[in-house]
Amino acid sequence: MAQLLSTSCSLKIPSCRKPFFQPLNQGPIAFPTSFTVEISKSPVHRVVLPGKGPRRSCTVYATSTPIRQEVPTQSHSGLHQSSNDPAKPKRVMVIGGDGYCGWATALHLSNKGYEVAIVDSLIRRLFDHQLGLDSLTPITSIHNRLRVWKSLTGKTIELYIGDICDFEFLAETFKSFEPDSVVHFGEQRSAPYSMIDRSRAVFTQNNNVIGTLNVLFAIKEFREQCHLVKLGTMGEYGTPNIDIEEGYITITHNGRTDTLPYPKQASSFYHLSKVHDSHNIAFTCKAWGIRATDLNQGVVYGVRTDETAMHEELCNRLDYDAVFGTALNRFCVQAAVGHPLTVYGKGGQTRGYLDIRDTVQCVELAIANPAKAGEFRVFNQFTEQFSVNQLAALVTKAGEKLGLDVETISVPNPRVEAEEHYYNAKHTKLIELGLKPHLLSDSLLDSLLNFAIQFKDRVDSKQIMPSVSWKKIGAKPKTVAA
Ligand SMILES: O=c1ccn([C@@H]2O[C@H](COP(=O)(O)OP(=O)(O)O[C@H]3O[C@H](CS(=O)(=O)O)[C@@H](O)[C@H](O)[C@H]3O)[C@@H](O)[C@H]2O)c(=O)[nH]1
Repeated sequence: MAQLLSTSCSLKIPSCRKPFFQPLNQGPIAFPTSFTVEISKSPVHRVVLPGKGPRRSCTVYATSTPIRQEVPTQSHSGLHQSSNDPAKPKRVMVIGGDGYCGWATALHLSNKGYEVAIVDSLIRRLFDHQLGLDSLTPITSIHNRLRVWKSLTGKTIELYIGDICDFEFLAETFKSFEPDSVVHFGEQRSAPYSMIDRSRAVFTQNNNVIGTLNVLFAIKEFREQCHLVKLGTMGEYGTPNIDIEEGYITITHNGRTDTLPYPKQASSFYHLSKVHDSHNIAFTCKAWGIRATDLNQGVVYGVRTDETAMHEELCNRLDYDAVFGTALNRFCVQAAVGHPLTVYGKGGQTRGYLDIRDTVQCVELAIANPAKAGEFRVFNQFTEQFSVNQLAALVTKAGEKLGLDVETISVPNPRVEAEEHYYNAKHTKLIELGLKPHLLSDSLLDSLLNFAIQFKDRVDSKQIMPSVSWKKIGAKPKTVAA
């Protein structure tokens, strides 16, 4: 038991907000709206409840104290809204809000007037340390990022550092923040990472599938009207020889017709983890009435958004290495440092792509137009299709305009995937909701290339060639990179 200091303070909690303390080893206690807390040095504190009678004190454990340490005030609670009061700002929890898409999204939503909390374990930064990788762009700590955001805009983003696979932690964040929407980016998102070795494959599926299951249980237990906006992937569909629909396909078989989930053919343990997530979410929508949107996102490119461009300490990460870097971002960095563009195999691999400015727009549209209770909505989130060869040609042309001599090589494909195939995926639902796409233009390529040139001294060329093989993965722990 922690040693209690003499310090104590009286708290008044607005009646519509529950205190963020959890009684330790005790059953639920109906907390009054004012009580005294004896503060200890550890996260374990003693709460003294007013009045007489049994259980007038209990020990509490502050597992998920928001970074903003002050006690919630009346005005903060005034911003709190229930899902049926559209006039008030909505409360959005961004899980994975320190990552590439999550950081840009958290700032965008905060800028648009949403009350935002970031939940993140910071494990993405640990992967870099473990594999000897680094973002092309220097990024500052999450704490600095949020301080700078507050000083520039006056807006507070709450921060909960922890692992959503730890349900007690996640439960506390839900009880404390009371989200109206949860945007879930908090997954291990690299296909090559999941194919390094057995332990990375197991980690990816455990982290992603259990994390999402916990989010579903947290919504059911604590916030049943909360809308789950889950980042899925276009890679769930694979590359079938027919058009890809948005989530569902109507099939007539032996004279009977039904609309069924579109077949899934993922091609890495990472992409498979998203398939498993989709099944769990679909089931809980049916069984418990959860409202959910699965955003099957394509490959994201770009680095700047309106918000991350506001200050150098808000700068987003940009990965160019063979584990976390995605195709177009990698090609721009390769062109900037004079490395040949690394087309894997024949280069006919075609995928849906989108600008990171459209990622943040799509998430905002999904939140503003929530799924109905019990509905499992699927949106294909990309704006244009390109083959890898087409991307290489575009970067070559844009590089030449900037005086760069850009070469392309065919690298033996480290993945198991079709290198020439049919690809035609629908992506109309987000456009119908109002998405105004930023299509890949010469000016975007120029600015991405210039960005890469600006930071080219930070590039470690040893991280460019792929070193993870889909066929050679084994049980033996492997250290990739230099
Ligand atoms: O240097 C490279 C890098 C990639 N590729 C090829 O480009 C295609 C896309 O690869 P990628 O590394 O850009 O993207 P991927 O591994 O599919 O994963 C990324 O894009 C996915 C969307 S999608 O591809 O499944 O639609 C997201 O889910 C993931 O989180 C994100 O890391 C693949 O055919 C790959 O073989 C190359 O030819 N050369």
